[in-house]
Amino acid sequence: MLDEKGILFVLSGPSGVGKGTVRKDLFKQSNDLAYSISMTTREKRLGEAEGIDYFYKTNDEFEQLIADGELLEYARFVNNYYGTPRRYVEDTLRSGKDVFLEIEVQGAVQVKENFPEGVFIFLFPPSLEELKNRIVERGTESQDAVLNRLKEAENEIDMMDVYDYVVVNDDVNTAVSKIQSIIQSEHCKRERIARQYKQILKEES
Ligand SMILES: Nc1ncnc2c1ncn2[C@@H]1O[C@H](COP(=O)(O)OP(=O)(O)OP(=O)(O)O)[C@@H](O)[C@H]1O
Ligand SMILES: Nc1nc2c(ncn2[C@@H]2O[C@H](COP(=O)(O)O)[C@@H](O)[C@H]2O)c(=O)[nH]1
Repeated sequence: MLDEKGILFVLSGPSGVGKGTVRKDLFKQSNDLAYSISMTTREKRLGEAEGIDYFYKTNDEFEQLIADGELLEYARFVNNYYGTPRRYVEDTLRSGKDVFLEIEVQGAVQVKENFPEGVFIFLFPPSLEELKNRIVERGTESQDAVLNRLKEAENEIDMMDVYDYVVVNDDVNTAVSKIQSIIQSEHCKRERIARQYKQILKEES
């Protein structure tokens, strides 16, 4: 039980901090992680694709998923729903593979309630000014949406204490390599605990 399931890693942080950028680079270098593609009611951005960036749903479809218990967590973030498919995460973890979620803070808090053994990583901006520059320069949001996302950012940063690790995304490569170290060290930690657990069972039998 202790050593056979995959580990659930959760990456959060304010909008525009670079979660998607860091996650994509991390996945270029690792085949050992499964990315859980989220459901959302937000409009598809230019260059995004169904089943790659998100599963795009209508409001009614999303609310049906909630009613059917199909979501591990969900949140309303700046006027849209976002949620994690329960079955994919549970089946993948059960198969022994690690799962990586990239979600906002309200969702991460829900996941922590169900998976306290998960590993929660908060990606932190070098400064609030740089955070604003990144969202603005990405060019995907209206002026209003940028302001709403920045307002949310302050609440999200206030929740940083809930996380196990904080990684500053000053430089993408450095942030990726810090997350790789976290993943490696969590595996070592769990293998050590599993060995000790087996040893105790052996001694008791
Ligand atoms: N370390 C970095 N230095 C400079 N620019 C960065 C860095 N990391 C990401 N960016 C840029 O910041 C912008 C926002 O990044 P990204 O879309 O990955 O953020 P996000 O946290 O996933 O945002 P959201 O939560 O809104 O989806 C992008 O234009 C990206 O290229
Ligand atoms: N609670 C959840 N949050 C999610 C999920 N998938 C993505 N997100 C987060 O939403 C915001 C906005 O995303 P954007 O693509 O519109 O910029 C961002 O913080 C994402 O990480 C999810 O399944 N659940």
